[in-house]
Amino acid sequence: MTQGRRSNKFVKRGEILEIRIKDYAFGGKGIGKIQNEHGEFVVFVPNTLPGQLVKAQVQKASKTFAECKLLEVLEASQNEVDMPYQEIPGAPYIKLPIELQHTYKKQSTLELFRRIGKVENIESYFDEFISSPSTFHYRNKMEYAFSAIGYDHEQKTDVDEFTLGFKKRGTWWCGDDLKKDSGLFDEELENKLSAIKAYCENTGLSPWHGPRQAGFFRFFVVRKSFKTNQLLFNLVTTSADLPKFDLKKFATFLVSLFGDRVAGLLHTTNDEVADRTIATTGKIRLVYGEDKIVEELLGLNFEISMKSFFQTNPKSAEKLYSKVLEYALERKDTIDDSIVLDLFCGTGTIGQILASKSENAQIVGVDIVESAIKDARENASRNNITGLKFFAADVGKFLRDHPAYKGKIGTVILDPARAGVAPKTLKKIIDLEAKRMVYVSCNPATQARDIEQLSLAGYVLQKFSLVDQFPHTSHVESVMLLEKEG
Ligand SMILES: C[S@@+](CC[C@H](N)C(=O)[O-])C[C@H]1O[C@@H](n2cnc3c(N)ncnc32)[C@H](O)[C@@H]1O
Repeated sequence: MTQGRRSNKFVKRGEILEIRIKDYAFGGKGIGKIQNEHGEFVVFVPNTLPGQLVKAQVQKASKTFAECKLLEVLEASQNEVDMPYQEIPGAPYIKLPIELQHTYKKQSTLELFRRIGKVENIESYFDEFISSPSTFHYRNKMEYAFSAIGYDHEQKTDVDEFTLGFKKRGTWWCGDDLKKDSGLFDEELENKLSAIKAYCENTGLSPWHGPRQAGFFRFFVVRKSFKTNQLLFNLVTTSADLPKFDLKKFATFLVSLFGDRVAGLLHTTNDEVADRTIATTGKIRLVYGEDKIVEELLGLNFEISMKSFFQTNPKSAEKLYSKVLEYALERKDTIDDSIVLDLFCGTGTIGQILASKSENAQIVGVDIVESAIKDARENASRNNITGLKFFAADVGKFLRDHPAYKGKIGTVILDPARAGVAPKTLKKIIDLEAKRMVYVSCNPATQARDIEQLSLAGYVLQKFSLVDQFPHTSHVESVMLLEKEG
């Protein structure tokens, strides 16, 4: 559609609307409605909730509905309560009581499975909604961005300033200082982030300027271990001014702030334009201490490096994994003395926990990230778990190259990334003819799509649970058990 041209009788692209949110759709999309003499028109505004009056800009408009970007919440919903935390775009629902968040998540996910997954009587398959053990301060990783453009909230305008925190909601170029605890990550770290910003600003070196694609400081990434309470830091900068910045001195400064909580400091060079903390061509090197931290899940120890995927809410991940184990171990005959595939295995957590609870299972883990597979192998040997094999490969290519697994698999565990399983890969997984599948998903929208294909291929949904891994966001994790008919 051409910018500004109307394709309907209600709104046009670029238009700024003030609209009351009436309902909640999957993925945190608030639903507003416009009525005029032509009828009713639906407007979706992400990260909003029923009762709020919001200012939003139309991004896409069709004949029947429009997708908008949230610019500002003008009036809170009557369900919102005050919180002692700094509001950040990453926690749009923090003021909503957690029970109501659960209700919205559950209802919208069930609706999605009904509509996209085409599962009738979806309620009858619902097992349980699992809450996060901690409602606040549950995250074990946070990425803070430096920016040379800030935002004056009173004047409502961009300003030139050194910021360290998160991008302002709805912009990619504007930063907002995190001045205190956001309620999501480590309280001490976030309350001291201003001191870290001041240290960096006092060097006279520049923060990243998005539109100009220039500057020295880019990101400050922190991983936390709940087991040891330690913090692992990664400072991401460009390379040109690096000789002017004393990394060792910065490490000493971090130790002066956090003492023996500091596990280590890494430095990453990223001269690429893309706003990423791990550059494809850049270097990551250890400046101080250790380059990994250890986390414990269900009694096993996992060493995690900066690059590897690791569940962001480890206490809730224990609950998620327990549910995976419960579903998988219900039919021990498809686990013990059998081959179990742990596809998209990351650092091999699920496979290792399953191996520790089964007899003689041969567990094969596959993940595309080599460093995750390296961590998986090291973790298995540290935990003295045998009978596991790990492969660094694309799942689709791995199954193509290992046709011998066909017809020999008792259970497949699937835990793909947000994009879900690629259609060709899903076909190869179906061709394995496994008796059972435990499908974990951090994006029920793609899982719903895959469920339709799996059910056409004879996999029948037995039950599913939802896990609130990310309180105060629209995200929800789902665990499904499917069994092959016949
Ligand atoms: C949600 S994580 C699952 C991690 C793991 N099950 C856990 O609980 O720690 C998804 C994983 O899929 C991997 N991945 C993404 N695309 C892939 C592909 N095409 N083939 C293999 N692994 C892939 C990612 O590297 C990531 O580790």
